[in-house]
Amino acid sequence: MNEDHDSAPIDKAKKEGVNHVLAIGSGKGGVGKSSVTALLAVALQRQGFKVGILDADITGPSIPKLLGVDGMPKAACSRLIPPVSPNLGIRVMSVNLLLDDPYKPVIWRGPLIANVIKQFWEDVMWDEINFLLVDLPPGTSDAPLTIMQLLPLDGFLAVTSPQSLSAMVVIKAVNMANMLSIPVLGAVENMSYAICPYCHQEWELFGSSHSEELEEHNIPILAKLPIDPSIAKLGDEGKLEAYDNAEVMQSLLAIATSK
Ligand SMILES: Nc1ncnc2c1ncn2[C@@H]1O[C@H](COP(=O)(O)OP(=O)(O)OP(=O)(O)O)[C@@H](O)[C@H]1O
Repeated sequence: MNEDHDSAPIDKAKKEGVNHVLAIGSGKGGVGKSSVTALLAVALQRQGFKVGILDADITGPSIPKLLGVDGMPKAACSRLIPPVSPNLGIRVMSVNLLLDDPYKPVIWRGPLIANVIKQFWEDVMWDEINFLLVDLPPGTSDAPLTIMQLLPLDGFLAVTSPQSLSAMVVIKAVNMANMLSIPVLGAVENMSYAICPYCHQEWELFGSSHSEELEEHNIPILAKLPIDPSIAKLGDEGKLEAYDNAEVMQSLLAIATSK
């Protein structure tokens, strides 16, 4: 990527071919933000929408791995054609697709990360996309703040887990979105419960939901996803496109399409 890309603000009206730009963020790391982003993309693309994922988690990029996307983006007319997922054709742009070694750490400071995000937005062919999902880095530090300021986001979806610590940090992330006048859709509570394989009862492994705490801050819980070993397994195998829990997929689809 071009490290000298200028740092002028993005022309927010530029992407006429992109209908909705949704950011998926969490306060706390590891709550399943990238998995939820990938599953949301799968749910939408299966429904016939054209979906792209801009992996803005530059130092911890996991979207290509989860969806089995590899190969360098191809250049055409000084723009980049994003590689697509093997079965559904979800377009993905991620820093990991540009590295010759996916295990190489990205040790960049804020301004360089901001420029890369800007290039991912401006220089990648996102033409004719119904939904562009932006997988944000966790937290409320410089990187997510810059991305929220740079990109013309139509909505912010928070991902949390049923732990008070996660709720507290996700409230901070939502407050940041509010301060930047980004419409907050609500939250997905991931890893809400597990289903016992023997008695098929729901089991709240992390304790009960913190939906009340979130709702006190005007953050509705829009979906509760189970801890499902097949999400972890398919993600590890790069086959999250094959996830087939209809209830989960329907609940995610409803979030993006009910606006
Ligand atoms: N509902 C779930 N059931 C089972 N495993 C899950 C679920 N959600 C996520 N995981 C697993 O938890 C791990 C972390 O998920 P993921 O990478 O999506 O989190 P993240 O919040 O994006 O992390 P980071 O903070 O590093 O960006 C992965 O191994 C993923 O497969």
